[in-house]
Amino acid sequence: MNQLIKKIGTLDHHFYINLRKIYSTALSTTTINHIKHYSSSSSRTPSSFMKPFIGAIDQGTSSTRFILFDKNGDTLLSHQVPLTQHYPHSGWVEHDGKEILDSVNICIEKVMQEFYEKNYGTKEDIKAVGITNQRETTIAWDKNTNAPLNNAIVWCDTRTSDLVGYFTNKAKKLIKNSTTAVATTTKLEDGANNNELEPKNYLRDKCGLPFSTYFSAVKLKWLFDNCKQVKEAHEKGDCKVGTIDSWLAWNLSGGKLHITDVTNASRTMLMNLHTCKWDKELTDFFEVPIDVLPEIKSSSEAYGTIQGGPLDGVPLASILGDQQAAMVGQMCFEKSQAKNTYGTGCFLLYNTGEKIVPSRNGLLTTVCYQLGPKAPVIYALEGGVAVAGSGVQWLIKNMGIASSSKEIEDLAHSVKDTGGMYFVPAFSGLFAPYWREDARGVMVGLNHHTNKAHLALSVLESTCYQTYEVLEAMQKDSGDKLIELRVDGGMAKNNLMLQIQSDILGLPVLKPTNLETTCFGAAFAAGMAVGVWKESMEFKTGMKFTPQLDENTKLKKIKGWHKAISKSINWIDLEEEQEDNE
Ligand SMILES: Nc1ncnc2c1ncn2[C@@H]1O[C@H](COP(=O)(O)OP(=O)(O)O)[C@@H](O)[C@H]1O
Ligand SMILES: O=P(O)(O)OC[C@H](O)CO
Repeated sequence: MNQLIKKIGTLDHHFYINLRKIYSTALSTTTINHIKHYSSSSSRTPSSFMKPFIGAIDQGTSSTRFILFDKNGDTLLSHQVPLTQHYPHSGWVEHDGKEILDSVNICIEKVMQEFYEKNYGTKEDIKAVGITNQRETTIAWDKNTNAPLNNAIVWCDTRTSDLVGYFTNKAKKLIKNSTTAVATTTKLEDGANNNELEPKNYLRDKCGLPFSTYFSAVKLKWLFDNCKQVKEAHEKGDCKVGTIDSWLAWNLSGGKLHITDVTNASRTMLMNLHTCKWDKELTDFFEVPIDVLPEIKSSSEAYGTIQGGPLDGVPLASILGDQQAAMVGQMCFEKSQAKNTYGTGCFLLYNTGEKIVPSRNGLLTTVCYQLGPKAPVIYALEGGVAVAGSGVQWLIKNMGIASSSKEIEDLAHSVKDTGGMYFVPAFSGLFAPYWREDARGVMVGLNHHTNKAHLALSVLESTCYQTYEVLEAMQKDSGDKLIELRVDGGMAKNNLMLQIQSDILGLPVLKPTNLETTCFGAAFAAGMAVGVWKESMEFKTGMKFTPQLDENTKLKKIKGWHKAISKSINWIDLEEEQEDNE
């Protein structure tokens, strides 16, 4: 860790500026009255916590949380509000920006109400607040009214699949014709030959990502092409855009901060990974204006202060994409450390230090964190699985086979195996390592005996198989063998799934005592910015799962999974679908 401190260098603690209080965080209760909230507080006495305190907002795909941590990293108080998912058309997934903001404000209100009622301390004991967020999800708003100009287009939304085709074709032509195109201006670190460049990887060298509906650039292009309000606001100079961190920072700061951090920016396809700046060649390629984008900051610095509401005046001091925040929260600060977060989707990140490692096996190269404006940028390889916990939600909401995630876990527990059944939840295509927009969900290997318990188990197993494939790719790309996997996220409550994961990987799986590592990562980065923490904390293992499955059975199961994947790929004829949409 001393090494980390050296790398971080001098943190800029003098960034506080006197912002005028121009904004009050008025709450609209109408949009959120109908949803169930979850509050939790510790059974410990308030005086047993160690001051000072740090807060973190975790704005995830399925819910929003606000948590207060003490100096030991223990949770004092938390409040969670579920978020409405809007599916206006097949493949479309949207969130209401106003509801997102309301959910954040409600969470803060509830925690602070209890904070005072139970005498935990004063507002001055809360030294900073951090933001962590679902990444890639893109929103545009009017800078004068602060009103969203569109519903946020969520990361797993696939409405842009025809645009992905358009950009892939554009790349194809450029590869053929040009010697000065984007991909040829920078050399791949491993010396890969640009002539062999696949069109979908045309920009990978610069931004670390392949063409996919997943990333923000295509979502922005869609907004400027299809959303009249966005176009008009831009023409008037009133349009701001960003990922959810930007939307929250803008509103929490009363319209003073239009910022994002390097981790979120690295998910847009518009940031150059080598310079950590917006790149004109990338914005030109995607035909999106550069002037509407937020300023890119480090992940840990006092950006400004919160304006209005119960945290008025408290520094806003960290922003991290949720998967990167989990890396920080799991204390994965050393090169070769990895974690897997099981939430709505499931994301495995592997720390590659200051080196940008290009993937040759279907992974993404991304920024892991930059803990201070003068600190080095640390990179990661990432493998994302689009459907993990959302597969469980699909079983509950669409199939109606249970009424809660816990019931799904119990159902899965009631059978010894899936009876040969496999479920590939490629609802929005397949992410890593396949990147196939043409894949769709399949259930295979059904027989007269198959029942809902087998289905529940096969959904849990699908997350484990996909993680296995991501880990295999990671080991190939890094040339490294993992010895254990740290896990977290809402779905990691499920011990059955974690045992299956350990069996399929053939590795120990470590679950921390506190599963709120994403939130804690944001709190930790905020705490570092204001000097509350100066060095990493101990990773506390709550449960350890070790492999119990014999090698033959494991290999047989993985073979079956690969067969199931082959049925899922190439299901959709993208060209035909594009024609139908026109
Ligand atoms: N016991 C369980 N078994 C399986 N899935 C679970 C269990 N508990 C929670 N989940 C799943 O975890 C997801 C929520 O995790 P969370 O980390 O809060 O998500 P996000 O950060 O994406 O909003 C939900 O999709 C839920 O279905
Ligand atoms: O909301 P989560 O936890 O599923 O995370 C979403 C990811 O950030 C999408 O890239």
